[in-house]
Amino acid sequence: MDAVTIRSSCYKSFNLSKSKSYKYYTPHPSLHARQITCRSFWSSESSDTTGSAFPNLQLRTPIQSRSLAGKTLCSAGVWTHPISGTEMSESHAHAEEEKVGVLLLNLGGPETLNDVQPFLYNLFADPDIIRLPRLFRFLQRPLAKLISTLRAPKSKEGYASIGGGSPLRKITDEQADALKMALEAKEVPANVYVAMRYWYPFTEEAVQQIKKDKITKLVVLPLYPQYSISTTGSSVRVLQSLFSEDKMLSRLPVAIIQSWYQREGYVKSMADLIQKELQGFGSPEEVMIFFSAHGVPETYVRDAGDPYKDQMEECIYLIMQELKARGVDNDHKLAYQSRVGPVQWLKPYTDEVLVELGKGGVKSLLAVPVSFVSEHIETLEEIDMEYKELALESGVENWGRVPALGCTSTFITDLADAVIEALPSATAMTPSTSESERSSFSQDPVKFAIKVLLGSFLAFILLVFPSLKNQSV
Ligand SMILES: C=CC1=C(C)c2cc3[nH]c(cc4nc(cc5[nH]c(cc1n2)c(C)c5CCC(=O)O)C(CCC(=O)O)=C4C)c(C)c3C=C
Ligand SMILES: [Fe+2]
Repeated sequence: MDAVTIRSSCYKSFNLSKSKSYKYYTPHPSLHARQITCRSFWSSESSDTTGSAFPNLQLRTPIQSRSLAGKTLCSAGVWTHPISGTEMSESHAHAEEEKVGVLLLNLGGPETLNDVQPFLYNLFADPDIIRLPRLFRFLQRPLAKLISTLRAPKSKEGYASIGGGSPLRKITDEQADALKMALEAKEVPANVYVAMRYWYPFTEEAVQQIKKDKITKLVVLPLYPQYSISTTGSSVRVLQSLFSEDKMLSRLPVAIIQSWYQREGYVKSMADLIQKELQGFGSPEEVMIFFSAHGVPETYVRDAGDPYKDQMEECIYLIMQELKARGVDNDHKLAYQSRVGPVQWLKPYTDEVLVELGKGGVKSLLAVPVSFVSEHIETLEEIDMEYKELALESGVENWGRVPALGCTSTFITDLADAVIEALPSATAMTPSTSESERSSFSQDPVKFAIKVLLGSFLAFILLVFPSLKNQSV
């Protein structure tokens, strides 16, 4: 077995600082302490409390390929299965017939107002979004039906205000085309597929197409820079289940890029966008750079080991370091938006911080969405309309917003590099772990069940009576 169990507090050991060949940055100095959460997350020895679809998977980066004897490895990279020597030589033997596929994972969004309720149903029926203990899983679908029906009118209003539907499919298709071209330019011809989690084109459709096209090597690239159980984790779980059911797909070599917020190309592209928007202000140096990330419930991070918060903080650190290196020394702040229901979500909350900043005398503010690389309802409606109004009411006088990366060429080129770097580590998926292994409440079932039940009950009540909430998606 080649691959080594992952230990994610690795950066110091490998000194990944601006490595030319692999383009990773040195992370936040305080990351070492915070990696404890990530450590149990990645370690295949631990019981998987993350909802990860691939608890048996191990991480392999280009660095690891060079130094597999090392005990500490880098968390920035690609999930693969351990490769046996035979698999290695087999894949080399067929190299000339290789047909590369890239599968882009995304959330999906309703294209018309009629799609809103069924889209919400799909979202709430996802056990990685509403996490019920196994004993209560039979309630998942009825609960999803109820919550989606109750929530649909409010969501429809939001989608109506941005033109009657989500732009996500169109933008993701454009990103797929751009990535295909970037790969071609690098002499790596590939088919690029789009797999949405909650709307068309669904993951199942994309996977069928991959099969039809007889792809021989697949790179899975989530369009979420940071990993969360609720986003990349959920999509990968679906993929894993589809692949394990199919004889041909279960043998297909696959590399999964689990997060890429730390890539130099992404960090620089974000810094470019921020620098450009700052120039639009009268006094750019006085502008507060305000990063707003999509939130997740706190329990994901605290109890289930979701690395999302750590990765988000590291991401902001890297972007600010890059800006500093360019002489941009503005103040900055990170907050979390789009919370749903009464449970605690990651703090601080965007709406509360905006009010504090405005009242505290901040006059110029540049909002930077960081958890997603396309425009969507939460940038176009929540940030551009709701948060802007709130900030202006609270005393902010000059408001700006950085656009999502979309098809920015430096960004797409870097994604192409990420795909190319991941290709050599593609290996066949092995049968997954059982449901019980990935179950979050296996550690403390009673406590977890009580928490989730209470949370779900409260969420349900507040979704029935939305006026009780401070803020929702
Ligand atoms: C990194 C990004 C995202 C995380 C993390 C995430 C977690 C998460 N989301 C919900 C509930 C909803 N999300 C909704 C829309 C939505 N969510 C994201 C991204 C993340 N979600 C995007 C990009 C979108 C918009 C898609 C589009 O149509 O453009 C919605 C629906 C919107 C609405 O009702 O107004 C809900 C609901 C939860 C509960 C959650 C973590 C547990
Ligand atoms: Fe969401």
